[in-house]
Amino acid sequence: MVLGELGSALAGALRKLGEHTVVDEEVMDACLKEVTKALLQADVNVQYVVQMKKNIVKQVNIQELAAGLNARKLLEKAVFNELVNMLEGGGAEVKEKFVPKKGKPNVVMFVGLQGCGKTTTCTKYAYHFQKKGYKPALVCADTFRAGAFDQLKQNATKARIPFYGSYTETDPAKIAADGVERFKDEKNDLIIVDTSGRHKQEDSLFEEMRQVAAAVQPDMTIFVMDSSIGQAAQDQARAFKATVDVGSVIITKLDGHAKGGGAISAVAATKSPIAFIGTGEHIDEFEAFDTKPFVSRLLGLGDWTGLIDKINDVIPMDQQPELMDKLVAGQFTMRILYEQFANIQKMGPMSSVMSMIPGMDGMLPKGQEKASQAKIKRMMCLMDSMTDEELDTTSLKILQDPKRMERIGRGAGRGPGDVVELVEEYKRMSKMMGKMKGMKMPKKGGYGHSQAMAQNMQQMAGAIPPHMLKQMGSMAGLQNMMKQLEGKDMGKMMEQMGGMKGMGKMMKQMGM
Ligand SMILES: Nc1nc2c(ncn2[C@@H]2O[C@H](COP(=O)(O)OP(=O)(O)OP(=O)(O)O)[C@@H](O)[C@H]2O)c(=O)[nH]1
Repeated sequence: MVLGELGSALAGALRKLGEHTVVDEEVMDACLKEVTKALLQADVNVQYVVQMKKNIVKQVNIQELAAGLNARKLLEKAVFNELVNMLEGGGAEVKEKFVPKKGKPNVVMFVGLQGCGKTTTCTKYAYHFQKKGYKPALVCADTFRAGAFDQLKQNATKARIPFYGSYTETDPAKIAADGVERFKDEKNDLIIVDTSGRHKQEDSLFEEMRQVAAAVQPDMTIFVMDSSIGQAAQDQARAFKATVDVGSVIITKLDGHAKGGGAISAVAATKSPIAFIGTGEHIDEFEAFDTKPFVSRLLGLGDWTGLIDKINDVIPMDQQPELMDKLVAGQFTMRILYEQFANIQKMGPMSSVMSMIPGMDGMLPKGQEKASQAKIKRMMCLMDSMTDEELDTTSLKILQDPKRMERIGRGAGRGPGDVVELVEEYKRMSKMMGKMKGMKMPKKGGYGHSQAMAQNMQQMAGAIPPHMLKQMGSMAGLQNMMKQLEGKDMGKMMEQMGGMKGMGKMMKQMGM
């Protein structure tokens, strides 16, 4: 989880408060001191921290605490509100989030200093929207850095996104205009223009940026900011904002180091929302940023809505009932196992998934993620050499037939031990999934059956490894999730929980 150290320090301070039976001024002061220290250590601007502390004190009335109210909850809420407030631009008016309109040629220009991760982020952005059904295209208007076009070309080719650039043209505004025109003709609905980043010659960078903007008339200008520069981001953000019409911010490199607070608080200077954050070099290490769920994860309170959205991204809603029907009918096959593995891979790094579950952030030991992924790959490779009959059967007689097992192993270039491992895995999963047989499914248009819902909750709790469930606050944690999702269609939700249940089991199987 990004800013993990800040999060655990804050959560730790709040947890300590819960240990006191009586919360007086002294206890509260000590807690606030720790909260302040954590924020300063994470490089959050000192002015914000001072203001934040004042606001928290205002919100948490010590007399009320003495009256026996849950001090931890009250303070947690105040800290939550203040962090949200800071990330949303200190209460100032912040622009609405930009969502490209489908079917129209949306032009998005990326700006930022050299090395901030702009080119990488352009591809991540394109890939994100491609998964959502857009037709993105990339234009390289960076004529300053030798190799910039090759880098974009390579990234774009990998993600199968059309691109445009030139090795000979030296005028970035011309390349940008030509590229945008070409992709408008080709009916691409998200045209992303990557511009040059520079270190020192900032005046010429800004002039060039102006020219490119004038040439392509972007619908949105995204400022990419490297979080590792800390509070220096503040001046940078102001300078960019003063030159071009920055409407969104993407913060990169929020993985791996604790001091993300500087950059995050600097965003307030742009009066623009953070649209996404980059959490690694890989194309899917990119997350849409929503302040409240982010802060919730930061404080170790989880982000159920984000998790469910992620599951929806991976298993489209219309395919979930089909999967559930098969499971309820007790037809767990190798093909379903394969699909589940593919879904896990699509969900991206398991550590980022875990951070959406309350209390689970940072629980995944280093190295285990890699080992699990290798195991999944190995098993999928074996399944690739299975026949349709083997993939669609539930008969162990077929799956454990020695001749077939030998052939499958040979076909995948694997030894017999690996095939045995796969079949054992299938047997374990099949047994577990068998528990879903006969599970009461919600009727279309709503759940409306509290007894069945309670039963499913129990089943779901049973699917989550006990140590994880404990971290989540046991059944209360699950119920909390329901509360957070109040107002959503319960029928849909239970279908989603089917997906989650599958995930929970899978994680258990993978030793997580
Ligand atoms: N760890 C991490 N690395 C990142 C992230 N985003 C980008 N990078 C890395 O940062 C380095 C610079 O990224 P580029 O995309 O080349 O930067 P740029 O801003 O386009 O650079 P110029 O074209 O010179 O302006 C590369 O090594 C990227 O892999 C991120 O979110 N996390």
